[in-house]
Amino acid sequence: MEYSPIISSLNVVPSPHVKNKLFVFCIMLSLWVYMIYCCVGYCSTVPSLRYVNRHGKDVDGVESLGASRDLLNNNENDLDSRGEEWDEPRSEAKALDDNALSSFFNETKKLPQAIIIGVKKGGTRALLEFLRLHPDVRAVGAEPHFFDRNYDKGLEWYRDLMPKSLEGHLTMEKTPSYYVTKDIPSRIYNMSKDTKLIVVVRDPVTRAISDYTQTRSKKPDIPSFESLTFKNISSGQIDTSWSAVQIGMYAKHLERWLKYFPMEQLLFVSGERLISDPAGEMVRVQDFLRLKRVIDEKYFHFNPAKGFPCLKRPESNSKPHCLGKTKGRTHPNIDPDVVQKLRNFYKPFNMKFYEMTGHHFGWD
Ligand SMILES: Nc1ncnc2c1ncn2[C@@H]1O[C@H](COP(=O)(O)OS(=O)(=O)O)[C@@H](OP(=O)(O)O)[C@H]1O
Repeated sequence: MEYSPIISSLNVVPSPHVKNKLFVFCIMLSLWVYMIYCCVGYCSTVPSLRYVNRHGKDVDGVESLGASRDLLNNNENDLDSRGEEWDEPRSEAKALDDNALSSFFNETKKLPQAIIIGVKKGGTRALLEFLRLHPDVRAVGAEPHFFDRNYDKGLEWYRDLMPKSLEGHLTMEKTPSYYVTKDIPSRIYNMSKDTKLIVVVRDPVTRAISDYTQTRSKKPDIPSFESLTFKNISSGQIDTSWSAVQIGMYAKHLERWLKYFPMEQLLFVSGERLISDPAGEMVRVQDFLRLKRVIDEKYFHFNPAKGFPCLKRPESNSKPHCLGKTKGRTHPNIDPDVVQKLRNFYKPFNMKFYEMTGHHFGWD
């Protein structure tokens, strides 16, 4: 019988027992090589069903969530609700890797432990995309609108929308309408009373104008901002039934959340600082979520043409990626008198909000 030159040079003839062991060892070695090969994604011929297409939309049905509503009531199926990606090639490649890795490591889908609940036009997309670069965060890109529009579908439906994750990963989603919708605090509480809640807030006057700008971009014929702001222009009474106005009464909405959650479970992120000092604001967010401080100044590059921070991956030489055209729209000029009236209207709500949160946001 012939064996390897090493064995023969040693003049050792293996016993049948050793031969069996060698045989098992070879099989194990091939299996390990194959598994490592799969881990890097090469043995996966079928792409993951949940991946983000080149336009940054989740492709597995999330896009169809939420019916379109009256644009004037600002309940529209926002473009943003379908999600947006900063780095397209990364998303597809990552999805393939994720698929192979998840079966290898037995990843599971978890209900979110943290949710960005608002506010609309506060900067929620930017925050979610910043967080998605964190290695311990798994977040769904599209807005699930589970607690407001899809609650009857049940928690298993919701869980199934979430990306797969490992023990120790934090699962997240963002749906900005939650903060101002009546039944949501109790519904989230019933899912888990430990859910961490993040609210990105912005000067309510600028927020209202941003909200209006978005609506007008889809319905150019809507009445002017000035006429929608007042119940009756001559009386100067603000129309609090207009959602663009109502959303900015942050203190009023917060009262509802505090009936279910202690203040320590809510984090208020400044939409203004998310633009002027994203790394600083991310320290607060990562600490609140008990994540390692990974996302720091190395991840941001201020783009003067866009007027916003864009994201870069410190380990790569690729160009920084900015959010899409629907973020950072040019706002129309609004009559300064109307802006002042709105400022006066919001002042007591802002003061109350600063007092409740213990944080002065500097809008007044
Ligand atoms: N980094 C970066 N890039 C682009 N835009 C940024 C960024 N950070 C915050 N913002 C501000 O985010 C505003 C949109 O807020 P949201 O993402 O919460 O909008 S939405 O409710 O999801 O539609 C958007 O509002 P507008 O400027 O009115 O378009 C931006 O001002």
